[in-house]
Amino acid sequence: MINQLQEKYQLSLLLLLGSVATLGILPFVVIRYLAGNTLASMLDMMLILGISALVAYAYRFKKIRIVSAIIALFINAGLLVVVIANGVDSFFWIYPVFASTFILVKPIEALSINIIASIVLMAFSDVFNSISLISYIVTIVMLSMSTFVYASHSEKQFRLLEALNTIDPLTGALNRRALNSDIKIALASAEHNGTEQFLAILDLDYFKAVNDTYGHAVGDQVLQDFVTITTTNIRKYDRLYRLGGEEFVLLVSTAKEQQQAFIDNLRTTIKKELKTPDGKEVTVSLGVASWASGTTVDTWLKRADDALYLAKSEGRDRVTYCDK
Ligand SMILES: Nc1nc2c(ncn2[C@@H]2O[C@H](COP(=O)(O)OP(=O)(O)OP(=O)(O)O)[C@@H](O)[C@H]2O)c(=O)[nH]1
Repeated sequence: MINQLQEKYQLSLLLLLGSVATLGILPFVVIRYLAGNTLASMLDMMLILGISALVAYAYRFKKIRIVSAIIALFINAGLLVVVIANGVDSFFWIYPVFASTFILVKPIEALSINIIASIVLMAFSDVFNSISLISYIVTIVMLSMSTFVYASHSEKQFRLLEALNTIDPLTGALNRRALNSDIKIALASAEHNGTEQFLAILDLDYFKAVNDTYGHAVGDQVLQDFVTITTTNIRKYDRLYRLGGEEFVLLVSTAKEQQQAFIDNLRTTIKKELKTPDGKEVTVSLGVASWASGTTVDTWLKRADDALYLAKSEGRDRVTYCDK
């Protein structure tokens, strides 16, 4: 979910960076060509074409992370070639390129790329005959540190946004928004890779009575305990979502023969472990629908919901499967 948000943001940064790089480098293609420096002019042109092609590829195929990493390596390699070829004339490109690297890849990766590029520059370029090495080190360390801090902070902000956007604040389960996004991914994976999956709607039985008898705070605690028990009894790639109230969705990828044992085991564990403060068991009813070819988001949820309705009407504390 948040990956989509982060990818959209990263894509807009890539487009911005591509435009800035083109507008920034293009005048030098002309200036260097007019000055008779055809090699430098061609190198600059290749940089523009390379960046533009990569950004277009990222936009078209949504391979944002990998393309960002390639562009980061590409502009750093380009920078080294240009500085080694042109000398001090092109040296100051190092600052925008190093700063852009932090926009393109994770802060720690950017720092590593910048350090390697600096070492190569010191080893193979003669620019430090005319530029003070100390001044270079001080300024580049300052630039790298401040962009590192900024990029790390922004990464943390994204993680926080992810939590706020996809996690139910009361129980810590994933929320309906996360479900809407993940269910589409699960459908695509089942459709394209034949992954066997099922969706279960879990609904606590007589939960209103829990609230009425023990109060809303205890009801909240029971919901939290339910999520803890469920998440410790599913595998790490299975997902639990809170639909609302005392209704949850479980999205599980497992072979069809194992579905029944898995879900029965979960129901009995919840029945055994989920209790009111005075030790009364709280049970759960489940409606299960396996993925079948042609399933859509709506039909999948509807089939599970119909099965849940049957489980409730047949007495609760049971699992009912949709066999359509
Ligand atoms: N404590 C607490 N209660 C909630 C929350 N959200 C919904 N509820 C309560 O959950 C109860 C749901 O009641 P019903 O829909 O009648 O369901 P039920 O009593 O579990 O009955 P069945 O589902 O038919 O077994 C209502 O009393 C809601 O107020 C919540 O976040 N915290």
